[in-house]
Amino acid sequence: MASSVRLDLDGNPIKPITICMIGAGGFIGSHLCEKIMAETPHKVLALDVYNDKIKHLLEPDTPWAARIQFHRLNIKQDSRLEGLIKMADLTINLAAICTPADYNTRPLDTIYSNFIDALPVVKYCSENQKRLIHFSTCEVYGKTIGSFLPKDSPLRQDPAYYVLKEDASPCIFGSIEKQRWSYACAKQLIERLIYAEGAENGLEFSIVRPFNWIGPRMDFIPGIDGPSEGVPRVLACFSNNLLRQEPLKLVDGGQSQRTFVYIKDAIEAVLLMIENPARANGHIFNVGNPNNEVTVKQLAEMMTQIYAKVSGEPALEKPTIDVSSKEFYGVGYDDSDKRIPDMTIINQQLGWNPKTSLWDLLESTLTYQHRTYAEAIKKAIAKPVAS
Ligand SMILES: NC(=O)c1ccc[n+]([C@@H]2O[C@H](COP(=O)([O-])OP(=O)(O)OC[C@H]3O[C@@H](n4cnc5c(N)ncnc54)[C@H](O)[C@@H]3O)[C@@H](O)[C@H]2O)c1
Ligand SMILES: O=C(O)[C@H]1O[C@H](OP(=O)(O)OP(=O)(O)OC[C@H]2O[C@@H](n3ccc(=O)[nH]c3=O)[C@H](O)[C@@H]2O)[C@H](O)[C@@H](O)[C@@H]1O
Repeated sequence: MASSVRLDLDGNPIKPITICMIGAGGFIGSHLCEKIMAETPHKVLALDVYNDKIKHLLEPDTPWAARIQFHRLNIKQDSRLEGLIKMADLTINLAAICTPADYNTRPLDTIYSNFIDALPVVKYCSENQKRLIHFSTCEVYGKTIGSFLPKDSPLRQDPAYYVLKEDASPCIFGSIEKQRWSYACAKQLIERLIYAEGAENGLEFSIVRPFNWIGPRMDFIPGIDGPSEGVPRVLACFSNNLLRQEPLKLVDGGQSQRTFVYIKDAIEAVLLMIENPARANGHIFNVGNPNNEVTVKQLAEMMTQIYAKVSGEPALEKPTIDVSSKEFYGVGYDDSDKRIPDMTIINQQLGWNPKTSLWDLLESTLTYQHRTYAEAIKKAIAKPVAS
């Protein structure tokens, strides 16, 4: 009979722990809660303002009902926060404003959310000697060194000028008027604070830098489960266009490059961090898929092709249109040119590698989008506009 004892990477039995997960109701939180409930004995205190994305995990008749508790609270102002952190062995902080459309239009909310609101979480973990896994972002790298070279410089092809390394690459942001960088800058400062708490006060921490994790339940579809005028991240923007049979909008021609990783691969890396503290503590981890690089234009073309396949609806004759970033995001927008994660540290410490190709992850995600939203979109389009 197979043993039910789960072992860590060093062959030691994993003890069940209690996790205080802040922002558990979001995209990443919902997948992490799902994984922890289905595959581990750990308990989760799930904190968020919303719980729509984890409702299915909170039903009273599930096998894990005794292991998950939802606490509806806003960490900006709730005296229960310290008590919940104290009740847990580990805190995972996911709470943030993290959609680029907000960085230049709501810079104050962005800075407060990503820096000021995270301060008490770090403080309570440090004072109570609790372990912290904090979610930062690949945006802390900003632009690549290579982006400042002349367009025709052969050095642009040299990985030394674009691969992003946790312990070596600089953080390169635009000027202060480019408010796009308010998010990255706030995340950078909270990383530095956590690092300093580790160095001066012994805080046990890991910092995660996600590189464009995508999959089901990411953000919202405008006018269906989010505001009509809202601008989510690119996966949801393009899904919305495909569902409505509108051309996909390419910001400044869609020349920026991204590497996309499937949420289900990425969550495995987080579980390894949770269950291997001795290997994860004190480290900053890039979590991404360097093999899944495309320009945004290529992403749009691929999503168009895959959506036609999974929906059975033919693609538009002209599937994309160019828009300026000023028109799409407003003044103060700027962009990361290229994001390739170096994988040395996560490989060495946790032996993790992503598995899913971009084609496969888009196929499963767009199948989900079609199944979840196509009917609702048809109804919304058919509804006569109130006069
Ligand atoms: N998805 C990605 O690829 C990605 C990439 C880089 C960084 N990140 C970081 O990972 C974290 C989670 O991202 P996500 O994609 O799941 O975003 P998300 O917006 O889906 O989830 C964030 C959750 O935090 C909650 N929240 C925000 N402020 C709160 C507050 N004051 N009190 C209580 N709850 C609050 C929100 O309601 C939301 O459910 C964020 O810190 C983000 O910056 C994500
Ligand atoms: O996911 C990440 O790793 C990080 O990057 C994202 O930033 P970004 O990749 O710029 O955000 P997206 O909205 O996913 O946009 C990707 C690219 O597509 C472009 N885009 C977006 C939407 C659209 O309709 N059309 C379009 O061309 C954007 O201009 C950008 O170049 C967000 O800042 C965070 O969620 C996160 O920290």
